Amino acid sequence: MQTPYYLIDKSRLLPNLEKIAHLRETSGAKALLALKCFATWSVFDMMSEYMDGTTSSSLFEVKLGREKFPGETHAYSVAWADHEIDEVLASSDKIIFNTAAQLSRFEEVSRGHTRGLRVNPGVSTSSFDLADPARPFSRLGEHDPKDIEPVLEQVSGFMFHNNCENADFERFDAMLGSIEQRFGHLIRQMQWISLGGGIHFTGEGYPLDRLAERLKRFAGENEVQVYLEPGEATITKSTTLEVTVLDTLFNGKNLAIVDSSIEAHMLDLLIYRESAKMNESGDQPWMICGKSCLAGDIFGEFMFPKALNPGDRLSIQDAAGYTMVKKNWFNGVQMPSIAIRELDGSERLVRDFTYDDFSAALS
Ligand SMILES: Cc1ncc(COP(=O)(O)O)c(C=O)c1O
Ligand SMILES: NCCCCNCC[C@H](N)C(=O)O
Repeated sequence: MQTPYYLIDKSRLLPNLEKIAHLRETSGAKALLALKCFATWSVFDMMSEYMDGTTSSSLFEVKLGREKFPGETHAYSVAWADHEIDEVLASSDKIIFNTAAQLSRFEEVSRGHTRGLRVNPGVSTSSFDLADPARPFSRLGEHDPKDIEPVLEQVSGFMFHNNCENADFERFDAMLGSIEQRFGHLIRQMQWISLGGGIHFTGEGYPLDRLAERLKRFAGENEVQVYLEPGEATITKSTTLEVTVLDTLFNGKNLAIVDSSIEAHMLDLLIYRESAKMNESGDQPWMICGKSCLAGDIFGEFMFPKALNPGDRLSIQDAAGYTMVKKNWFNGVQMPSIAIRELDGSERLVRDFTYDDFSAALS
């Protein structure tokens, strides 16, 4: 297969899905895939056997969830526009408003639909200001119970999303406790509560059964159906970005230029100033660089067993989350195809991109 391409390996996706299924069974919580993180619908049939549906950030994600992922479709957006609302309602099972003002604005048109409100508990686990939903002056949800009380009758659920790459169960537990303390009297008047995404419960060593017990207790004490919205936790470590070395040079360090670009194909790493991951080891350090003209288009520095040469194939690890959904045509760099490795080991191409796609993205 011609590089670059994202390779989704179902045998590496499966363990995450099995943990999700176990959590659902033991806690009673429902799990919705957060499409903002991963929306590659060719594997939705498999995923839907282990999950309850999807949640979204926009009209188009709502429509994709409804069209491609069997199960429940939750519609959330930071702000719905007047011209979107009819289609959002037609394509969703629940609509979640970000503010009481949006709920009031669309109260009449959404009457009869299952409605929820995003609540911002003011606590988060994000160490990144950029991704911290509880950052100062956050626009993500209503934070004051006094602003929620007047619209309580109009909703049957709340969505809290305040975890971010949180692999620490104790921290999750403590934050849920503070949510109950501050909003418990309102939560108990609801039928369902989504606790959002950002809980890294599929990671190695995560105390899954303690999480299940905590969620079950939360659901029982508050008499609510709990939802989770895992993005990263669902697809972590399932996918690689397969690339080929095109050129090498030395400028104080060994540099290898590959047929991909961190800016165009793994943008999240650049935004959060993180290195890509590779499974190589050895005693030769090489800097792996993208082929765009951006000086800092660098995947990272890694150790290899031998010198790299043009034609060498490399696998960049953990390339599913916030990658394919953010890929772009910067520099006109060839967009990676998407391939799937089936459980029997066979590989198939499910999408490739051509000059016509590049041209059609502009006018
Ligand atoms: C409301 C909501 N739900 C779920 C997620 C998914 O988070 P993660 O991919 O960290 O699990 C996000 C991330 O932006 C979100 O904003
Ligand atoms: N790996 C660097 C941090 C990534 C943060 N993920 C951002 C999405 C997240 N779900 C959010 O809440 O914004």
